[in-house]
Amino acid sequence: MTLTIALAKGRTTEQVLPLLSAAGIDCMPLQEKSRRLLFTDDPDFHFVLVKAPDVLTYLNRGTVDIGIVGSDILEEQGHQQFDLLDLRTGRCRFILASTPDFDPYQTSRKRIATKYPHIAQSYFQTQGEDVEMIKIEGSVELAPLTGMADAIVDITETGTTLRENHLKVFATLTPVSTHLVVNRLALKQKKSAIYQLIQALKRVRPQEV
Ligand SMILES: Nc1ncnc2c1ncn2[C@@H]1O[C@H](COP(=O)(O)OP(=O)(O)OP(=O)(O)O)[C@@H](O)[C@H]1O
Ligand SMILES: O=P(O)(O)OC[C@H]1O[C@H](OP(=O)(O)OP(=O)(O)O)[C@H](O)[C@@H]1O
Repeated sequence: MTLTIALAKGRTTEQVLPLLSAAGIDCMPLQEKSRRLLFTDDPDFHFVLVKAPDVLTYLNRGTVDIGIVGSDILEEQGHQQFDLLDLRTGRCRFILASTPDFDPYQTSRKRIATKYPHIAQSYFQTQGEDVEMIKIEGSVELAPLTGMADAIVDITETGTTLRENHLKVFATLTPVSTHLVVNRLALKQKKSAIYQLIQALKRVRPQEV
């Protein structure tokens, strides 16, 4: 029985391939530097490489059985599938950051720039605050530096980008890591193959922190 897996391209895939290899899956073709997107060499595991926000689209449509993607994306997009395993890679966290002169208690409505408007909105809702959301696609740190926004909600890992742009963390929101999500129907039809894969990955994923 073949399991078809969508992997989020970029950092997520880079960090997950060693885990899949350690779990006994032949990832050699995926490790080669190329522009290939579909890998069907192994009869047991087929892979597709997609942009992170597209992983759930493939999963929701049943085109793939399993998606491997950051919890940031899962939280932002919301979904009805089974989030079955925290792979404990791709660890980072959401933060609220801005220039050091930012006043978290400013009386005017805050302008918040982010790649994650739903996550940012729900954070400010829990704070009982109505903010203006500015959705941007990247280089988020630039928004408060240029005066376009009062603050940002973004991901940080090493803190380098914040430091090099002289931004300060004002609040730490939720932690992020890579998760394995399973299509509901696939879980019924391919239960034993999916649980075997999960067990193998559980044995090789990093320790809990
Ligand atoms: N330091 C980090 N910054 C951003 N994402 C990280 C970081 N560390 C791990 N991640 C995870 O990696 C994913 C993003 O990977 P990556 O930056 O390669 O993709 P991307 O943002 O789509 O890149 P690009 O837009 O440059 O193609 C996130 O969804 C998150 O789960
Ligand atoms: O704390 P650090 O280790 O410095 O990582 C954080 C940076 O990484 C991500 O950006 P990404 O590299 O995805 O680039 P982007 O600006 O194009 O989104 C994130 O949006 C931060 O800018």
